[in-house]
Amino acid sequence: MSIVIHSQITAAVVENADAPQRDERRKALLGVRGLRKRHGDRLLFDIDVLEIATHSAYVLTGMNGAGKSTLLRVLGGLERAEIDSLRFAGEDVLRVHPYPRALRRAIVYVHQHPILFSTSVADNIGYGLVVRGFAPIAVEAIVEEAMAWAGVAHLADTDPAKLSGGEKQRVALARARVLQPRLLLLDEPTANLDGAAREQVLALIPTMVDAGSSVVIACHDRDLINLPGVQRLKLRDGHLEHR
Ligand SMILES: Nc1ncnc2c1ncn2[C@@H]1O[C@H](COP(=O)(O)OP(=O)(O)OP(=O)(O)O)[C@@H](O)[C@H]1O
Repeated sequence: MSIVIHSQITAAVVENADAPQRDERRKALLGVRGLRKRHGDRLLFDIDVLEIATHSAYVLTGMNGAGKSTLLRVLGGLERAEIDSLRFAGEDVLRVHPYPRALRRAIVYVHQHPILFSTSVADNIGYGLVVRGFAPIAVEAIVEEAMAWAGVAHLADTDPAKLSGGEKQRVALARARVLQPRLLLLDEPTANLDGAAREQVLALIPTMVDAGSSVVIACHDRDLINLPGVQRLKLRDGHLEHR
């Protein structure tokens, strides 16, 4: 009995001892205030506050046309918007246009229909590392690990044009992962996938958070929305609800 009590106390102490570390890990990563996107006269959304914590996963839901993809593309620097203030990793990012280099390195957007170069799977995954000046031997090792992670090692030399939709999505995730993004923006990663292909993509997403990224996933997929530990954001009538 005393052993049980002792182990319970120990467990509680261990948990408390871990608490500051956990809090430390969940610091604010991205904080945006006053984010407005217009298409001509149409105000697509007007977001007061968007906050993303480190090492956290979010789903972004909303009706078709609510602006989910647009919001991810704005955060990824692929579209312009009006932004009153933006903090990233504790720093004020004053000049959002042009999109700051630090954000470009730290935030990676993965398109619903990834565009892959007509080279090989391995070259596609390593491309960003080559651009960032990694030595070929390092690129090879990182790409090999990423292909194993994504379950595409057997496709290393394949022309991406010959891949299925699920394989393409996994290659795109591996290509993003090797860049070790602080924030990963996934646009409907499981749309148009079913069966094993969908399950394989679903299984990769939590491991990206484990590896240190925060992830925001625009989706309608119930299984993604219900993944344990995932926080919910919803675009509704041009406003963002944190749920
Ligand atoms: N360049 C543009 N000019 C005008 N309107 C645009 C432009 N790009 C997107 N839109 C409109 O903005 C709205 C939001 O589009 P977006 O793709 O962000 O929505 P979504 O929530 O991702 O939708 P879905 O769930 O269908 O993918 C849509 O009504 C779309 O037609």
